[in-house]
Amino acid sequence: MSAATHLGHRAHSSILARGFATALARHVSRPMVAQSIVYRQQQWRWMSARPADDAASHHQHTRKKVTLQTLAAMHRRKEPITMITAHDYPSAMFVDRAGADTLLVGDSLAMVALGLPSTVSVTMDEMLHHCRAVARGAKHPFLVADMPFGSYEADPKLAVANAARFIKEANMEAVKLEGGMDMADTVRSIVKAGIPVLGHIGLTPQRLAMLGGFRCKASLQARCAKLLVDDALALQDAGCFAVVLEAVPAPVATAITERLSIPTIGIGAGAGCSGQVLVQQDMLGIFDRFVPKFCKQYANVSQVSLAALREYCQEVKSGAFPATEHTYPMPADEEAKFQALVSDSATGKKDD
Ligand SMILES: Nc1nc(=O)c2c([nH]1)NC[C@@H]1CN(c3ccc(C(=O)N[C@@H](CCC(=O)O)C(=O)O)cc3)CN21
Ligand SMILES: CC(C)C(=O)C(=O)O
Repeated sequence: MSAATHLGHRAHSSILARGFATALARHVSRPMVAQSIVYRQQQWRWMSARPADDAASHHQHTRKKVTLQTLAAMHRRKEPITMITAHDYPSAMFVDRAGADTLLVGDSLAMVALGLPSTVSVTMDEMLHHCRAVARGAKHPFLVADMPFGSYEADPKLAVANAARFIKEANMEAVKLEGGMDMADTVRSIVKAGIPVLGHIGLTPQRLAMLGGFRCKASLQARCAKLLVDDALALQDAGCFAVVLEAVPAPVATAITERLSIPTIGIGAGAGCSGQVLVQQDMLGIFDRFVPKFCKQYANVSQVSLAALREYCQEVKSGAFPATEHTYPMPADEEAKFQALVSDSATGKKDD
């Protein structure tokens, strides 16, 4: 724990004196490492913000931005590529600080962040809104945005226009879209426009109505599995920089990975892929509607959040919160003057 953490609440009055706006401006413009030094020297802290732990912030400061070239190099070295989803500023910050190579603003946000029954109804504008927040929170991972259902299928021109919006309006670096051979021409057009594309085959949740459930047909029939190999090759040929394989049997995913010169990113596709992706709310135990078979829960954040929120409610009811340290002190003489002022003009109450 750093020295600044111990300063606690004594610092409140100086924070007020220095001004909220100044503190905030410094907070956003200074690198994390420099901030910790400032905290130590001046022995105060801004609001309730605590400095990030020094080792982690130093790593963040020296870490290089991940690019397409970085990913290609990792693939050549056979270093597994990590991808985690995020949909807002804090979840993006976590992905960045965890050191993930790539970040996906998946349309699964329709379900995990918006409470919709599936991914099909999320719109371009909603995706852009989330992407903008994510881009503010993640500076190092390579940023990929999911093209929502209906934003790219009708024709390649529409697809290019919508893909460009993610780059121009939301600071994303690449787009993902669902489909194989059927989408190859569309992929080609987007790549030709200078926008990297991540393919997505296997379980394609946007086609829920056709699939009749969250299930990949390749897991049931050899013929469907063979078609996936052709899809992956078509996507590679069209210029995808990588392909997501979702809910694909491991031997099929391995066979695809071996045949491609671009990386495969698996989700429920086994250890034979070049990288892995999971939905953050699933792995943290935040999403409560279902846990996909392929998801490993690395934490139970729901439990921690719920316990804290319940404790707060109990403490407000009991009067334990807020305590003196959560209030703003006033100089004693000013408070006395204030009391005199309000008692002089104590005519506010009406006589009924
Ligand atoms: N929270 C969340 N996580 C995801 O991984 C995710 C989404 N949402 N939304 C979009 C798609 C849908 N996904 C899903 C959803 C459910 C299963 C699942 O539980 N499948 C069952 C079989 C279901 C069936 O037979 O109909 C399984 O056992 O794998 C898998 C992937 C993956 N994506
Ligand atoms: C599950 C991943 C690959 C995804 O497409 C999403 O998060 O929407």
